[in-house]
Amino acid sequence: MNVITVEGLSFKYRRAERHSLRDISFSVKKGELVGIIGPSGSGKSTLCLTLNGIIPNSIKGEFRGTVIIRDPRTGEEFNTRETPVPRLSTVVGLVLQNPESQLFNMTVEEEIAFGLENLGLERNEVLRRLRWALEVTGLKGLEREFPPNLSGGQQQRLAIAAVLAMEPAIIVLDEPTSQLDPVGRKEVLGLVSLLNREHGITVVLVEHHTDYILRYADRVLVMADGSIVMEGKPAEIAEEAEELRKLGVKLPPVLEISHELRKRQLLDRVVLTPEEFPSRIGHRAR
Ligand SMILES: Nc1ncnc2c1ncn2[C@@H]1O[C@H](COP(=O)(O)OP(=O)(O)OP(=O)(O)O)[C@@H](O)[C@H]1O
Repeated sequence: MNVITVEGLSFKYRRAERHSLRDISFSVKKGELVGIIGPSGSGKSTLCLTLNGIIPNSIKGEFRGTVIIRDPRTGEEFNTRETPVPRLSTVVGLVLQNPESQLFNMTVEEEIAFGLENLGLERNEVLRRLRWALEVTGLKGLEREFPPNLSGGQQQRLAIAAVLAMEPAIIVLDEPTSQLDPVGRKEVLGLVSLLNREHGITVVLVEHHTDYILRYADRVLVMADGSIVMEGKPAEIAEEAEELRKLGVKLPPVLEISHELRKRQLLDRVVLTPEEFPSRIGHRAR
């Protein structure tokens, strides 16, 4: 079942000279983790903003095509152009790059409960969701903390907790680790994998740490100049190192090394994770 169906999507910001998205079509199936990579300015953030309706409902411009979101739990379909953003937020949650820009309450607890108050939920339901969001994101025990006092990784997990409390079926994350150190990055990406694998949440993840995308994504979309220029499984995308380099996508060391080893006929195929090296090299030598 497709939970996201994008067809012929083009978008130009008001006063911009060029289109930021050009005739984009793709779909995402329930339970998939789809990674989006591409050079700076290729339209990844703009695409994220179209998936929960911020574009074109709040950020206006020249919008063509359709974005249809289906709630897999009820089967209901929403055309983002015709659905208010708060309604879409209960199906598609959006997490942005910079956690600080999303946090404005005095405590962790208030931050998570904030969005729930507008849903008109009963007190018990608010508490149930609050406890669940704290538990899943590993923030239990920090309920009364002042969000700016948390580490970068904790702040981003809090931003994710606030989105999760809305119980979305789909989460879209736009470079959620770009402001984080390696420890924070690991915390956040570990949480994203957990939400996808254990909680069945469909994930669309923009991440410039391509190694993570190659390791965990079911499918990868590569964007350049407002278009999707490549789409495939991580192993297929990994074969296109030359093309990716030309587009300006930074390749992870594991890919650089494995392409080099294959050129020297020390590997039979490109590997996606460092752990695979010993078995593949051994395999060749035997
Ligand atoms: N609010 C805006 N008004 C006008 N043009 C914009 C606006 N936001 C982005 N753009 C332009 O749209 C294009 C795509 O930008 P976008 O931020 O979506 O790319 P990106 O791939 O997410 O880049 P990055 O990796 O640097 O975040 C760029 O040319 C950018 O300058």
